[in-house]
Amino acid sequence: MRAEAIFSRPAPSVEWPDTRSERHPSMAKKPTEPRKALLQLTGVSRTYGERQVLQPVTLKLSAGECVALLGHNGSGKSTLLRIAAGRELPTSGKVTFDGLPMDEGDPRIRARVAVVGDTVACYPDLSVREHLLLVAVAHGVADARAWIEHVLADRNLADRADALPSALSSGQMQALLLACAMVRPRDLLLLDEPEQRLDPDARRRLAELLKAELADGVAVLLVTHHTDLALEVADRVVVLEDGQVVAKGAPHTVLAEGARGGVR
Ligand SMILES: Nc1ncnc2c1ncn2[C@@H]1O[C@H](COP(=O)(O)OP(=O)(O)OP(=O)(O)O)[C@@H](O)[C@H]1O
Repeated sequence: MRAEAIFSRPAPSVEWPDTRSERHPSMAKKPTEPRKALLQLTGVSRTYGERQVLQPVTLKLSAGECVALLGHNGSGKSTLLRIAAGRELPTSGKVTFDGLPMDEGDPRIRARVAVVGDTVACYPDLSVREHLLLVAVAHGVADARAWIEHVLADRNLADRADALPSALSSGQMQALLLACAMVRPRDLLLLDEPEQRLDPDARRRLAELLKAELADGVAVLLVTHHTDLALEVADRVVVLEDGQVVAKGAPHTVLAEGARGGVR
């Protein structure tokens, strides 16, 4: 189907909220069973060639819960996130989303899982607004154009809406990737260092966004180097070192132990 045909597809009219970091009415979460496990990783490991970069990890993430993955460069965080997203197969173990085998190609999963990964993929000839329109329309979002204006304002991108990716600053590009995740329905958000390249104000708004997501029942798996962000939004942290979980638990407890020299 041609892009113009997609963009001109009629959508039913809905009212959207005026306030920032609100969700589109059609994405408002129905009451979910509290603590229902959405994402389940069981004994997941990864080996590249001879090198085991991830020792078996077991992790459960429920609706409305945030787990932050922390650890040094090369400790295996992004590998674990890609496996959790179904973008990469584990060497051993399994991943399920709401009871389904995790597979990025499964439309039932794609409709409910938003990923901001560690690679930037965008169309050089589509503007910021057109990227958001593409995502929103592909996910059947009603009143997509109006909703996009709201998201553009929320991510501080309104004055760059007509810019091409090549004309964005690195922080604006990161804001676009986040906006692409916000503009569509989601029950699970998988984020790889979303704070990267954001200025302090944008980072504060990211924390507010994540808290709003959690309050709305979205499950969030967050790879971050920013311990303040983990302390602010995460219910639990998991610390990796050389592919192995070396600490996990409540953020304040784990990070206080880290500060005493156990886990950095
Ligand atoms: N496709 C690949 N082939 C071979 N080795 C890989 C591949 N992808 C990652 N690795 C290695 O796996 C290890 C874990 O990488 P990963 O990107 O998961 O770390 P990370 O904790 O996310 O690091 P960072 O904080 O720097 O983003 C690293 O030693 C990396 O070099």
